[in-house]
Amino acid sequence: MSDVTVKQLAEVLGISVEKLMEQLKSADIPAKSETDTIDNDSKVKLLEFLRGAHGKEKKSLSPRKKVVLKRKSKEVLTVSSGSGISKTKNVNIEVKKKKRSVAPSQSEMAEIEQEREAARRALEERRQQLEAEEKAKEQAAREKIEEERRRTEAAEQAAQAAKEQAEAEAQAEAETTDDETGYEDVEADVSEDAESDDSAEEDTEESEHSDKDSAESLSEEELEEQRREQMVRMQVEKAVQERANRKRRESEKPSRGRKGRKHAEDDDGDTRYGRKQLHVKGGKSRGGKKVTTAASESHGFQKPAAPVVKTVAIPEHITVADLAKELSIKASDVIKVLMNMGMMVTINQPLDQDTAILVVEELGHKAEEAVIQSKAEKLKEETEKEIDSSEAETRPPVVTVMGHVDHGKTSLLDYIRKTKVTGDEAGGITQHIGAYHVKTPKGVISFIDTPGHAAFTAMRARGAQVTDLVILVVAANDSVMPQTKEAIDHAKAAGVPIIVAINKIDLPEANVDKVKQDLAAHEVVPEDWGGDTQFIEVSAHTGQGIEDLLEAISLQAEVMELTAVKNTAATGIVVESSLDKGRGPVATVLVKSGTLKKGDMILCGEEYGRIRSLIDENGQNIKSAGPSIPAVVLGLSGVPTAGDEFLVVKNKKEAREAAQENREQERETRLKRQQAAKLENLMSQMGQEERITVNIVVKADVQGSVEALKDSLEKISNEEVEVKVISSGVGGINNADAQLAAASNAIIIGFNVRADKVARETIKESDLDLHYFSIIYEAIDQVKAAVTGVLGTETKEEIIGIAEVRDVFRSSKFGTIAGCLVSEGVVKRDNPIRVLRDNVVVFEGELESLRRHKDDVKEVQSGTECGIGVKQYKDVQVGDQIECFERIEVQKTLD
Ligand SMILES: Nc1nc2c(ncn2[C@@H]2O[C@H](COP(=O)(O)OP(=O)(O)OP(=O)(O)O)[C@@H](O)[C@H]2O)c(=O)[nH]1
Repeated sequence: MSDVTVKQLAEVLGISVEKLMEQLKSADIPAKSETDTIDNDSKVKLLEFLRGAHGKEKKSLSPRKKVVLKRKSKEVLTVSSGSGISKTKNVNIEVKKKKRSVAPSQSEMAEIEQEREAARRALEERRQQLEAEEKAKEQAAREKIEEERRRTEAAEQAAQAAKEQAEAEAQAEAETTDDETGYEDVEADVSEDAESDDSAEEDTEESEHSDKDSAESLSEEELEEQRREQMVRMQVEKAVQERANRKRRESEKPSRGRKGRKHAEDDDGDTRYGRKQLHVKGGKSRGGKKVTTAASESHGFQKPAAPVVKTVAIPEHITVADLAKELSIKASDVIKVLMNMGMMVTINQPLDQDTAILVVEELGHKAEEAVIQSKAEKLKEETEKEIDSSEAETRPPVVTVMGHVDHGKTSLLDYIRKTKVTGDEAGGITQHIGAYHVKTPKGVISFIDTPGHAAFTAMRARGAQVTDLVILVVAANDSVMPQTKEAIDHAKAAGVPIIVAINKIDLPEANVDKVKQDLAAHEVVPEDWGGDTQFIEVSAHTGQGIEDLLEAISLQAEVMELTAVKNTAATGIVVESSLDKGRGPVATVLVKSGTLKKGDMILCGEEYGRIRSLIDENGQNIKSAGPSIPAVVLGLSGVPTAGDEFLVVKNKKEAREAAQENREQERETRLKRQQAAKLENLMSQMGQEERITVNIVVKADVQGSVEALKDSLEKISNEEVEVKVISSGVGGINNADAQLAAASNAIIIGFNVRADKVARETIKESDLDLHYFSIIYEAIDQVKAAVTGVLGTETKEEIIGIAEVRDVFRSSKFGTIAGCLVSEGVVKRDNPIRVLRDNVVVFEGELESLRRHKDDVKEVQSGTECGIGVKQYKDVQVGDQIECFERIEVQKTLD
């Protein structure tokens, strides 16, 4: 630092020149004017002076900081005053005690720190010492246990050896007269070889002695015998030694192992025979035994290293108890898992396969679906075995016509078949699947007629399964509609190719390009656009393009190379079924392979029977139906279910038994499903009371309608309501149906069927809800309406007006008043309001006042200014919005 003037220094220090001059003077530093220079020494001097003045120097010099604790005590002293009335005077004396606590100096602190460090070290050493002692103790304990184990083992060996030796001796005694000496000699020799302690050596000496004494008296034969025995003993001894070594290696502590073994050998000798190696004699026979013992010992103490994972085969239904048994656990454990999964179950409750599999997996085991082959499956397998695929011939394609309602499916089929079907249909809608085959110039084509309404979704899906290709009918004036999309989905899901028939091209408003565009958007791309789908323009009215369509079908069929074996027992699928008053059960079947003949015995799901009549689609009796040909079958034991597979079987007995088994299985499954459903109901009512279940009993004229209604009705279900078809079937409504409906509070739906007299009485008595329908969608609409009624009402809020806060006034009389302009709707005095700031609700409450000018008003309309006082809210600000709303009760709907 260089010399500075007084003025510069004053500036640096931030004090006045005068003050600095004073300080310089006090510090004895000569400076007369502000231009005088101050050198470095003077600056240091000034600094020291200033420190001294502020007491800093003193503080830093002070060696110790003293903390003084004072305690006062007071005393009264009586003294003589020497004047006045009273000669004595009381004087208060306050005694203050002082306690000094001296903070340690730095050196003391260092000492303390050292002591602490030493103490820490000592503690650490002690801890380590203790640890080492602990370890040593543990080691010793382990060694002791090991020692014990060896000793026991050795004792066992010795005992065993002694036993065998005793037996051998007894035997030997019987055979020879002078054998004992010989044994002792041999043993003594062996002992010499073996590692042993003093006592063993003593034994050896004794043995050697006796050996010498007796050697001369032994004959050569006896000596030979002894040598042989000795050899045997040595071999056995070697085996024992090896075993011990192996054990020692296994125990991973070689030194201790050896020591322990020695000890054990000491004990070995300590038998009632006083011999060291009594086990030698029985060595030969014991070699195997010993190994067995060792093996059993080592296995006896092994714990499973990992949890045992079981693989359980799960049937379609299994009770909680049975599942627990399969898993070898308590039923309560299974119940616990189910509870965690949100299911309350009882021990005897059947679980469906999926649930049971979940439980098994949750418990860490593996589950697989049980494959139990039914009689029907076995029969099918036998039939398939007989089919010689080398005899396969080309078969006609099976075509399903799909499309949106009224796009012209029936008209198209009608045109192709040259018959009129459209006119006979109730409500103009096709209501059940029919199958027909037509002979075209391009060959035979079989058509399955699927209805156009969404209610038939289930049947359509099934149709796509038996079908080889789908004709998607799209009206050129209507283009792609919801059911068109559904049809595309079904065809794609079944992996069936589509041929698009753009229908109604005779209409002036026909727009073929739009249809193509719309379908392309759903990944059905025309060939001329680079896609793989044939698009044929047709008119079911004029017949235009129909030939092209048939050609396209044949072409597609050719590409697909459809074949089947003709000369074999027939198999196929039930397309439709019903109960005919005169003819009994009627089933429309489609032959998949083989030839179905009149007089064949067929098994058809739960039904069976000999074919009494085989009729074609024109009502003509036929003798047989080959692959891809539909036919109506009469003679079955009951009405089969549409979608059931049929197959020709050899005899009635087989068919009856298989059908019976199918029926039992179905009944069992149904019962279990019902039971599960009931319990589910109970649960849903207990847990979530809001969900309402609407039970329905469905009866219809044909199986297809039953399926379609069931499927569509159950689809009405949503989060709040569950529509459950508890029973369904073909035929009139009988008393059993009515009683079931009464017991489960169900609605009865009759589709083209009526209730009989007894059922009507029960329905009347129980005041049941019965509806008759002949058009599917009407049934669905009515159920929807009924369900909506069940739902009840809900409260909804509706904003009726909004007022913008333009100004805020505060008056002592009215409190905070917001000057507003009603910008939307109407603000009503008695309705609830919310205050919004930047579209966020900041307050919800009600109005205290609503005024126009000076008048209280009931409501203020949009575009009008008003003053609003909000009850219990004073923080209203300019720019806020006051939203006025009302709560209204509305009927809940399903959508
Ligand atoms: N102009 C014209 N009308 C047609 C054509 N094809 C069908 N229609 C008419 O369209 C209406 C519906 O025809 P349907 O054959 O019943 O239609 P769908 O698709 O079978 O209908 P659903 O059976 O109700 O599903 C009828 O009035 C037919 O006359 C056509 O090519 N041109």
